[in-house]
Amino acid sequence: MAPQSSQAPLEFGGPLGAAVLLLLLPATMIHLLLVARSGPARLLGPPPYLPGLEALWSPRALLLLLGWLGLQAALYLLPARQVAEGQELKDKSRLRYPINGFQALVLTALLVVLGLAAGLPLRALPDMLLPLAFAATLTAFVFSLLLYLKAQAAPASALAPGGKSGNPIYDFFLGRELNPRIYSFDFKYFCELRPGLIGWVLINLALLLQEAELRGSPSLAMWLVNGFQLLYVADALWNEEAVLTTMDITHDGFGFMLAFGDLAWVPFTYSLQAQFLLHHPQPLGLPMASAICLLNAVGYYIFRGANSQKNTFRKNPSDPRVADLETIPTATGRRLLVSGWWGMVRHPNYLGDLLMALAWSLPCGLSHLLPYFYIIYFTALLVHREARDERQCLQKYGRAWLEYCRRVPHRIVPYVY
Ligand SMILES: NC(=O)C1=CN([C@@H]2O[C@H](COP(=O)(O)OP(=O)(O)OC[C@H]3O[C@@H](n4cnc5c(N)ncnc54)[C@H](OP(=O)(O)O)[C@@H]3O)[C@@H](O)[C@H]2O)C=CC1
Ligand SMILES: CC(C)CCC[C@@H](C)[C@H]1CC=C2C3=C(CC[C@@]21C)[C@@]1(C)CC[C@H](O)C[C@@H]1CC3
Repeated sequence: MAPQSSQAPLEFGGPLGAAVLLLLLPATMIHLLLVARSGPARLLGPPPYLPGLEALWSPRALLLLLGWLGLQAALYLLPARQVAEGQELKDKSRLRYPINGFQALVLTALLVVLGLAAGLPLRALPDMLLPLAFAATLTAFVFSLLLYLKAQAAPASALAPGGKSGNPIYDFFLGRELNPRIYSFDFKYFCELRPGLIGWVLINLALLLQEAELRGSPSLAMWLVNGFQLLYVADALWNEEAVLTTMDITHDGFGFMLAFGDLAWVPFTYSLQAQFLLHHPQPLGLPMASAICLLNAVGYYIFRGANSQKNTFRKNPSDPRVADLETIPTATGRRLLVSGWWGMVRHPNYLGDLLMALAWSLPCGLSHLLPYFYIIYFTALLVHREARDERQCLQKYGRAWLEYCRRVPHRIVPYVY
């Protein structure tokens, strides 16, 4: 099929980049899982061994994973406290989304507590991470293939701007359809927040329980990592509506990148610090722990402050909390904040997120690079994401965006970048 003229510029290095990422991302995840439990725990060295199929493939792990997805899907379908409308689509319609992610987190926590009381062997989970991650990768591949085939029957207006290049590998990777749904069940919205994020805190908890069994009690470092990451996940689910304005929901199709990212990458690589701590206990004194808590609190304050300020402003610019902020008008009728958090740098929320990422790694000490993988990957992801967002904003707002860039010259770190 010839490329269509309305095609957006190719991203991620085009079809070749997409093909490389299709293999590289799962390989990196498996590498991290193997290295985290190995003695030397070298991020850049070879893995301790190459796992055979018998170490990766387990029907029990696949069943567990499918059961987990089924449970989260059932919780998604429960009555919601609120139903939110998404951004306007090309055909001027708006989709509706249930806001019950936090409820799903609380109900999952209740089920876990009941399960633990009934003898659920949650501390056995860390020993199954490898086959579970493999099962999640296979599921993401099959799921993305089904989504790709489903998109063949979708009208052109339902396709994502970047997912109709005509190259099957590129479109499979980026995702063709913007909002694939069966009736009101929205696959992308469901996957973005629930199974992966809640799965991440569950894996962290299982690692904490196993550490308690191994060493008598969880270490202070393990408590901090669990606490910080639980706060991050609970915050995302509490503010679930905010995800409706992210580029993942409004711009990107649902393909392998997000399916794998949501179902496999987030739970199995974002829990890397807790995995590392289980196998490499780190001493952490109270003064250092307090300094790390302060860093996480500052990061969270900036992250939440910036995200809430923008969300409040986008919902209702006359809200008294934002009405006094200075703005730039744009030809679309929307305005851009140019004071408050958004007058400090053009992505203050990324700055807060990066400070928190650092606070999640510091409890793991300075002896290994491995627990710093998250902040290295995350810096690359946010720098790339920021560049994609700038391109989209320049297209949307034209000269007003250039004026914003002139008045707020730094992107993420004041006076540095
Ligand atoms: N942990 C993880 O793996 C990840 C976390 N994140 C986090 O998720 C959150 C959402 O991030 P993301 O979706 O990338 O982007 P943002 O929340 O930063 O949203 C960018 C959008 O905000 C609007 N905007 C930009 N500047 C202004 C301004 N001055 N005034 C008003 N509106 C403005 C524009 O959209 P419009 O004008 O159309 O409203 C722009 O497209 C962030 O906190 C990020 O750190 C993101 C990715 C991965
Ligand atoms: C596999 C690739 C390397 C890329 C995968 C990217 C995804 C893991 C991320 C893309 C955007 C995300 C967002 C979040 C989690 C990670 C993914 C899915 C949040 C839900 C994290 C919590 C925040 O409060 C909101 C974020 C929105 C974007």
